[in-house]
Parts: sequence; C-alpha cells; structure tokens
Amino acid sequence: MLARTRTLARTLLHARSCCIQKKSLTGYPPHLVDAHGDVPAGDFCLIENFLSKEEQFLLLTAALRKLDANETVTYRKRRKTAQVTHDPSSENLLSAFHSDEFYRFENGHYDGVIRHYREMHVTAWPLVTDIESQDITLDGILRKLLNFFPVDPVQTHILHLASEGEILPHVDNTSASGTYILGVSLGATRMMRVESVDSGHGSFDVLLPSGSVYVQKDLVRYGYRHAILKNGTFKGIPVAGGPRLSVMMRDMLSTNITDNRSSLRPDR
Ligand SMILES: O=C(O)CCC(=O)C(=O)O
Ligand SMILES: [Fe+2]
Repeated sequence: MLARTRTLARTLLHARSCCIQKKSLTGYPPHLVDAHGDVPAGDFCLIENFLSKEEQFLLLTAALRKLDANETVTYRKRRKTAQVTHDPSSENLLSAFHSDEFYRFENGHYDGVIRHYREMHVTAWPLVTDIESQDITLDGILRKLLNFFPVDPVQTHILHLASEGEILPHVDNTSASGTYILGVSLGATRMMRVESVDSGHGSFDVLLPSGSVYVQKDLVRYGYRHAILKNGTFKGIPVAGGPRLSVMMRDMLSTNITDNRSSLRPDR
C-alpha cells in the first residue's frame, strides 16, 4: 500500500439493523420512476437527497482516492498536474471529477456487462481528514448508510463509470451476495432500467440523481435485471451520460437459504 494512501481501518461488518428503518425500505418518488408494467414497490425503494451536497462530495472524494491509489504512477502524475477545484456546497458534483482522460478506465468487464469503468471492493477507506468537518465525516456518512441497510454484515464495492460508461442488463451474481443491494449514486444523473427476467411483469426506468440511494431486494433483486444506461429518454426528456460513481453495499450470502433461484442464472 502506498504511503500516500494511509488507510483508516473502518470495519463495515457490524452495522446494526433497525426495524424502523427497515419499514422505510419501500416506496419511491413517483417523479423519478417511469413504469412500463408493474413496479414491485415492496421490493424496491429509492430515496432522493439521502446525502447532502457536502456528504456527497466527501464520499465521492474518498471513493476516488481509493480508486486512484490503485492506478499507475503515470495516471497519478497526470492528475496531479490538473487539480480539480470543486466547491463542496456547489449544486453540481460533476466538477469534483477529472475529465475522463485522467482516469485509467477498463474497456469491458471480463463478462462484458460493464463498459468503461473502474471498480474495487472496499474494506478500508482512505483518510479524508483534510476535507472533513466537525459535522460531516466519512465515518458519519458510512454509519448513516449502514444504519439504513437492513441487515449485516455488508460488503462494499465502488464503481466509477466514465462519461460513456454503461452497465448492461444483468442479475447480480446470486452466489456472491444475499438479498439486498443498496446503491448510492454520485455525479451525473443516470437512468437505471429494471426489467422482469421473464418479461411477464414489464420494466420500469428509474432516474438516479446524485445523492440518492436505492435498495432492491427479493423479487426485484432476483426476478429483474437492472442496467445503467449510457443515455436514454426518461418521460420524454433526454438523459445524457456523464461521469458517475456508485457505492454499492450488499449483504453476505446466507448459506442457510435453500437456493431455489439457480434458474435465474446471473449474468454478472
Ligand atoms: O451502479 C449501480 O447503481 C449499479 C451497479 C451494478 O449493477 C453492479 O455493480 O452490479
Ligand atoms: Fe448489478
């Protein structure tokens, strides 16, 4: 591990669940969902503005630092010569990203599901004390997310999509994680398409603004594919691409569950 990326051990394994928060894991703002069929609302939840602008900037910075530390010296040097100057209270988080050529994006996931991205698992987050305040800390943000996550333990993953990056339709690997998938969206507003595996229940499009958090579980997690579109049209309005980083939290697979879902072969 590079000296510059001294890490704080922040164990993510002991989040406490809370039944009051569990109850709130349903529902979504109708203006952010465009349904073409049923929306299994009990198994999908979206919260707009879950994180404030300042919290978004802090979490994004931590995630970018984590990914950046993994890159070659060439890219790190390249970024050093072009510092981003982002105002944390600004409405627009996009200025917190470098432009695409400053990152070493992978062109395609090994199974072809993700295009133009960087990703990694996170067990320890980098220090961001230089941008933390008394009120807003990375620990505080992670606690807020973990308190919202219905079960523990949790595995965390960060995924940075280039402006033209996209995620093709897939069901998350059913042998890699459990029932819940939580996604925090940071950066460009992208469209997520959620479509029934057997097409019997249609599909729904979800607009994912920066700072929003979604949770898919049970029927949506296993019976629907999800995709993050490069661009698209939402309720008649064009949604362009743009850089986006998501922080994904998933529960560990419970080996006690009798797996009758193997027919839903995961694509990812
Ligand atoms: O970025 C997102 O919101 C979704 C990511 C995703 O589908 C995945 O990592 O499997
Ligand atoms: Fe996924």
